[in-house]
Amino acid sequence: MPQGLIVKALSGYYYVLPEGSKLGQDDLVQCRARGVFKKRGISPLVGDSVKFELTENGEGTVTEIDKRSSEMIRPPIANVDTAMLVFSIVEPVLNLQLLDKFLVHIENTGLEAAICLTKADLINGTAETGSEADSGDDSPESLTAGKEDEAALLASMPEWLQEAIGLYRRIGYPVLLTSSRRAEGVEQVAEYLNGKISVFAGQSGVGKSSLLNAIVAGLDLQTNEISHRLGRGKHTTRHVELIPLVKGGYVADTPGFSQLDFVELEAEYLGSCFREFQPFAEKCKFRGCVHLHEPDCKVREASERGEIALTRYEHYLLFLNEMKEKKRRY
Ligand SMILES: Nc1nc2c(ncn2[C@@H]2O[C@H](COP(=O)(O)OP(=O)(O)OP(=O)(O)O)[C@@H](O)[C@H]2O)c(=O)[nH]1
Ligand SMILES: [Zn+2]
Repeated sequence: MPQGLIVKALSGYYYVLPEGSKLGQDDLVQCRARGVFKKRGISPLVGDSVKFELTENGEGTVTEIDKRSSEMIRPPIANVDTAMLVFSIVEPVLNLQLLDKFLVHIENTGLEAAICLTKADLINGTAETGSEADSGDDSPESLTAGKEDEAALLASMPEWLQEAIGLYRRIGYPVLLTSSRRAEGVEQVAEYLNGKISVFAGQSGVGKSSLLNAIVAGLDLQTNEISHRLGRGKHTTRHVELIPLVKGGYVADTPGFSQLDFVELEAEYLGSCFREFQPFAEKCKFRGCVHLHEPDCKVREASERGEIALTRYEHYLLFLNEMKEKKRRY
């Protein structure tokens, strides 16, 4: 029985890209789900790897859903591997507290996380700060910007930013530096996403749509100027769709988790969402230590020695407090 990937779900139809077939809408098989799924309360999701049967009218029926490695609720996508956290360096300025919050959320869901810092052109002095269109007017040369340029780009960044990048890389998160406007660093993003199913996440206005447009040839997602001019939000009438990337892999065309809170997370697990705390947390005197005022807390001690970055520890305390406040309110 043929195997495929659901790349789009719309009005009760599932659009399956048969295994081994090239991209392109023509190859999609429009399928209904087998009746029995409904009875069992299961519904196929975008991202599902499925078996399907072709029916006489050229359509198909999804007959089996392979075991999922992950399941996201908003947006509803199965088998997401990576969350690409998109943060602009400026406009809006990089917010490390929010970044840490996203990271906690992703660690908690068990996805892989990567950080993409956008709008690099606005910070190293040679930016075109005009408010006109996106990357459209870039010269073709700039599109070939490669790896050597990343070191130069990084060196041109202010110290606080270099420090932040160093911090997250040491913790173990890939950090990619881009300018969609100048088509810099976008190749590396595409390479990183190769072979994965990814979602982009990040605040409004950080440049997610611009970045997607830059890495997907022919894609033309609305970016902010346009949607504002039309006086409506961009994501109002959208369905979820996986966009195939030229180099391989798929990315959801809708942003993931922009609303974050910690309802499902217990305070005592918060620490485990800060990766670099782990080697210290194991040695805390008390089991279930929340690294606050407990005696002999190795995490707190490490932050005092600077082995855990102070910002990370402070954000941890802040989130811990938020969680307690929230609990009190419920
Ligand atoms: N200078 C500069 N501006 C950028 C860059 N990328 C995006 N922008 C601008 O930032 C604004 C927001 O970009 P979008 O791509 O719409 O941001 P978004 O994250 O998709 O926003 P939402 O859809 O609201 O979540 C637009 O005015 C873009 O032109 C960049 O690399 N450099
Ligand atoms: Zn502790």
